Amino acid sequence: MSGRTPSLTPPDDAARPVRHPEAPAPGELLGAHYEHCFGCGHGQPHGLHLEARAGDDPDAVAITAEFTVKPEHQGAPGLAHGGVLATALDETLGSLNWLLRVIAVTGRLETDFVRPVPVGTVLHLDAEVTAVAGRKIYSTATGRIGGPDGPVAVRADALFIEVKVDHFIENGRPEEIKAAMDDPDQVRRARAFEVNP
Ligand SMILES: CCCCCCCCCCCC(=O)SCCNC(=O)CCNC(=O)[C@H](O)C(C)(C)COP(=O)(O)OP(=O)(O)OC[C@H]1O[C@@H](n2cnc3c(N)ncnc32)[C@H](O)[C@@H]1OP(=O)(O)O
Repeated sequence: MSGRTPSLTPPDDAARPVRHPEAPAPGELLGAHYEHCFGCGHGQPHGLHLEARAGDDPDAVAITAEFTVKPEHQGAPGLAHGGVLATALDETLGSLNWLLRVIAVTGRLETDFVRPVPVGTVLHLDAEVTAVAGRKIYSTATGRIGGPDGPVAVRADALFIEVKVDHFIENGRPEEIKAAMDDPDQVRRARAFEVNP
């Protein structure tokens, strides 16, 4: 068990997170935010193919997700690579933005690796936004093995920072940006988030 860095503690005047009125309904499966995302995209053969759902409690900004550890995700023989597990946590935490309907990127991710996770395991993830302060979104996640109520194998606290679509347009490699901008579905998804007041 480790202590958290101060930047992961919300300020006293932070706001309680609120689900956006047009957020996916409780239990609804969220689609991939980008086909080629290593975490959730269907176009990445070795990706995590993580599947996230809006949490059941309508009063919480929460997500559940599942990730099955494949042989291509190994670090040590027969065990998931720690960086892959951190990716699963990051992706699940990033999915919370669907419920807030903001675009945000990971600024900080602090991870505890509590138990080894064998290949073939389904990692059951839960993530929740704990507070919002301006552009800063504070969140926490756990990953359990052996079932949704099994022992915690990994956990993380994170700080996401809200950004505009321009963050990606200005920083992404031009060919992928162009391909994304040429895809009407991708543009529609991005714009829907950007108009969030
Ligand atoms: C179309 C749909 C697509 C949707 C796409 C969604 C993709 C999700 C994918 C999963 C998630 C990821 O992996 S995202 C990929 C990994 N992350 C990244 O690539 C981010 C790289 N970093 C950056 O681009 C930048 O550092 C930002 C955007 C995070 C922050 O830069 P900035 O916008 O200039 O903001 P800045 O003024 O520095 O900081 C704002 C406030 O946040 C605090 N802050 C900033 N960074 C940190 C930090 N690391 N640790 C603590 N605190 C921090 C500052 O102290 C400040 O607090 P105060 O002074 O206001 O109090």
